[in-house]
Amino acid sequence: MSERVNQTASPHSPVAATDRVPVEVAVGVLVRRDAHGRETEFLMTSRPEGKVYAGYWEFPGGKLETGETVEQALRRELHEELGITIAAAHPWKIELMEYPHAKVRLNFCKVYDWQGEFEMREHQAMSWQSLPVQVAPVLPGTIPVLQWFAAERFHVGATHVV
Ligand SMILES: Nc1nc2c([nH]c(=O)n2[C@H]2C[C@H](O)[C@@H](COP(=O)(O)OP(=O)(O)OP(=O)(O)O)O2)c(=O)[nH]1
Repeated sequence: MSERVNQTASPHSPVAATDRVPVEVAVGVLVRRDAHGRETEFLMTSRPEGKVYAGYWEFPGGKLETGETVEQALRRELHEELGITIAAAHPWKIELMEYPHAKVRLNFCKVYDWQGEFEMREHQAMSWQSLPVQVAPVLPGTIPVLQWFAAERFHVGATHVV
């Protein structure tokens, strides 16, 4: 796995932003596959009202609680937020993001199997997407994911609408 660092541009960024300790976040990239095992669509959800970047589209997940592994946090978050129970979480990529509100380490895992019906328990929206992503705006921290998908699929052109 690789780890990259991104900074969102903001006139309000603290001077010592890069010295902040990152918050660990578990993120689930739920993927549908076709009959040949090719990855087709991925699930995106909108951030609920009351959260920073409300209304922006992202991959579901959330912060690790004390003592949790990424997989445990992901299983808890996806059950809390979407009402589903995931099977294995496959570690995929790690991304460090500097936002004005926080520095986060995003631990992206692909998930292929889950049980249960989707329930938007935080009144968020969900949408199965492929490239180029049609929902907007997307959270800055999700753009690298779309680029990784593009590389995997040899997708040329825009990864999302602006
Ligand atoms: N869930 C998720 N968070 C992301 C993505 N990309 C990205 O930069 N982030 C950032 C946004 C937030 O700063 C942080 C996740 O925090 P959160 O507020 O969603 O976590 P949480 O559900 O545990 O929220 P809370 O309990 O603190 O309200 O990671 C992504 O694709 N999914």
